Amino acid sequence: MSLSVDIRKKLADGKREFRLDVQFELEGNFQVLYGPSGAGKSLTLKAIAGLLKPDSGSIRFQGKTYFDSESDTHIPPEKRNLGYLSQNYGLFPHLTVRKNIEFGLKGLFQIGLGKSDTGSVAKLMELFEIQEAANSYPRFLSGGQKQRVALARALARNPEILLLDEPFAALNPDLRQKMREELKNLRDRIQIPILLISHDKIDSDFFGVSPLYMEHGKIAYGPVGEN
Ligand SMILES: Nc1ncnc2c1ncn2[C@@H]1O[C@H](COP(=O)(O)OP(=O)(O)OP(=O)(O)O)[C@@H](O)[C@H]1O
Repeated sequence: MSLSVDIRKKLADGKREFRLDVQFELEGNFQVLYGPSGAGKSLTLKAIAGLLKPDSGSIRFQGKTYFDSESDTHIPPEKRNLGYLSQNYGLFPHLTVRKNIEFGLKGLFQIGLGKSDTGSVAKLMELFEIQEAANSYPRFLSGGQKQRVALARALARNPEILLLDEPFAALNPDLRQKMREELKNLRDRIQIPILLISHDKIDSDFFGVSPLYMEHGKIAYGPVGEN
């Protein structure tokens, strides 16, 4: 991936103020953004996804400008062609597993799926081994199954990058390790760049990358040899 982030954002909710001031450039297909709770990791990911508009700066991905305050460019999230997984997975409780994934494919305004669409939904359910839960609602799924559905939904649109916000945080320790292994396998199979947020150093160690470390709204250090 070639991702360049250089953004500033001031957030205030009355009593508290938080300043995000983030600069980094990423090459390679997998990176972990790591740091303590409240460091500004989720805000950074949201800005890349287009869900948070920075006050100033720029965000560029694979040569495309997603955000640039100088030229007043702010591409909306649905036009950024990325898969974004929030901390709670964001599944729609009133939609079955199949419908949740179809939503990923077609968005809110679908008017029926074509044959190739139903084929890709079936393939995704197979890839994540959730075919048996196709007609179940999210509340009947385990944490690991929910995460697989969310990943399948994020991949349905054939994104150019996957942004994962603490994908293991909601899982119990056993499942967490299993899902780490699953994600590692997925990474090796799908060849889509992944940027993963974690407050646990284990994640960057597990995936064999030197992380970008963030605290107090800033990148404190980057992969060895960069900054
Ligand atoms: N709208 C807002 N107004 C003021 N402060 C905010 C707002 N949104 C987030 N913050 C603050 O910004 C800081 C960074 O939040 P963020 O969610 O990015 O942290 P994080 O590094 O992802 O932490 P965690 O690992 O706990 O999710 C936090 O202190 C949070 O309280």
